[in-house]
Amino acid sequence: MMAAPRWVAIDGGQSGLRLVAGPEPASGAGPGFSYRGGDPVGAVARAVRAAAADAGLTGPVDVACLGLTGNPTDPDDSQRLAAAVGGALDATEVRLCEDMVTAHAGALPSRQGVVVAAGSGVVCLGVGADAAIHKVDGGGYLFGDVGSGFAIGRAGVRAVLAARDGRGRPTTLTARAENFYGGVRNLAVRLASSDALVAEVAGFAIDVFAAAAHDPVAAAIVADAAAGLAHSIVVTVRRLSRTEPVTVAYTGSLFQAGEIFLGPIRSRLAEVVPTATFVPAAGTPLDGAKLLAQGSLGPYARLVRVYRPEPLPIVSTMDSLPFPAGSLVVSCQAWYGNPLHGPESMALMAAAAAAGGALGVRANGPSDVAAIRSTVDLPIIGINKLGDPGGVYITPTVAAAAEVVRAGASMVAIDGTDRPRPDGSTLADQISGIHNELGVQVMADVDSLAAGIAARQAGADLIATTLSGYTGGPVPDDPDVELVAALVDRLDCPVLAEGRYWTPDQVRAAITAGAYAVIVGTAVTNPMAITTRLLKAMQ
Ligand SMILES: CC(=O)N[C@H](C=O)[C@@H](O)[C@H](O)[C@H](O)COP(=O)(O)O
Repeated sequence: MMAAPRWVAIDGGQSGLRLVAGPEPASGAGPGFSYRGGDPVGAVARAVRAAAADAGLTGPVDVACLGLTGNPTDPDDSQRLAAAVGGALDATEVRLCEDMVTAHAGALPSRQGVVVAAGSGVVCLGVGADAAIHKVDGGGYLFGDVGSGFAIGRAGVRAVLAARDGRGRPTTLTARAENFYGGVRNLAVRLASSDALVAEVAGFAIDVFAAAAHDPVAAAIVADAAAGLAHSIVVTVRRLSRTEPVTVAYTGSLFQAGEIFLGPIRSRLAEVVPTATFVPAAGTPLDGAKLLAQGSLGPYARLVRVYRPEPLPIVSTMDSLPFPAGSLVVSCQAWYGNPLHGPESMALMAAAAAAGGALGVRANGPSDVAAIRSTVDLPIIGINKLGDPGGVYITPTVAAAAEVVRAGASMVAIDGTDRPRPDGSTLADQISGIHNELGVQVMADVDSLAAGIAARQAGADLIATTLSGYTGGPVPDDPDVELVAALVDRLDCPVLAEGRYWTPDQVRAAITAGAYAVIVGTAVTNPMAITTRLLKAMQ
């Protein structure tokens, strides 16, 4: 008998991510994520990994279905997300959709009708018998989400501000806002500049509902929101059918307010679209993701992106490196203050190095990497120097690595020392993040034998001596060839010699010590430093 397919269902958004799996039941939770700035794909992948670990999930999965708030619309991001999730769960097939789709599938077992999902935002999704899809609102807190928790909270705050400066009637919401926000002085400015604006405003909706039973200002706000949301539902129902019966299922935290909110919506629907029945959702968005992971997509096919990500090959053998053993790799970097700083000059430097016989380039930052990528046909070791040069600043995060990989780097080099990392992650986390999310090899720049061994144990594919002499004490004049020899002696992966190589004798010594390749920067690509060095010798 064939084993039942293994599936994973995920519901995720800003406040958290939940995972269930089967047929052997397992469940876990991960942190929330946001699509603002940073590396949202990485954030989702990390949350999925955390939830999978929490659920004790190991081994391959046949289908994973994810319903996400703000699922990426850009096809490249979506594909990257599918690859990252596929890698994190060892999944053969990844199904990605907005959580309104999983909400619909969970709420209406018949897969037909309207689902209104209301929390801090609002969306109505109608699915017809002919699989026609109608989405109404879901326009976000700035331009849409009529009748949402955010809209109710914002109306409450507005009423408080109006009462305060005499434009509006006194309201008990003022005392509630004092309590909820810890004072109302400068409240508008404080909220407008908050990173958690939506959650902080929507949170006040609970007070507005609580006050509505006896406060006419709050009651008017709730009535207005119910009318606005009822209108969106009416529009969705009418788009499905003006004559046939339509089931409208409601789901989401806003409906926990109960009859004070449900009552006026129900009455309005009975009046305007008597063919509609208004019922609580049969199940949650996570239940919907479960159904879509286990069964066919049916009417949701157009709303779900299905990927079968290729497994990302990560191998650490000599053969798999993009440049051969014995290569000279030239580091083309010019820091601020160097007249050659900038992508155009770095691309010319790379072209000159290529013409001279270099078989690889090391470059810093997405602009330089992109310019070099479009100029020479050599593998690029990408780095992304960010933050404090006194600490971990060579490609300090997965997001920093993602920028240079997207710009065309063939692999990335990162700080491989045991110093604290700016985002609190471990070296092993960062390396596995880069492997799983970006699918490229990782070179760890280390400062000692111990760091080299630890970095290899943490999953680095190559080790380089780049940071020897730069993590404390005076910087020596000569390269650390002894470290190359010691690393070669102890490691089962390629070791690269880098840092302060200036002469033919020195690069030969590194190769003799067993270096797979030598990376030279300043001595080739920094005429400013070369001039100063020669001048110093003349004095
Ligand atoms: C310590 C540090 O930040 N090293 C940097 C790493 O990318 C670069 O500044 C170096 O130029 C590069 O390692 C090549 O070394 P050298 O320029 O000495 O040949």
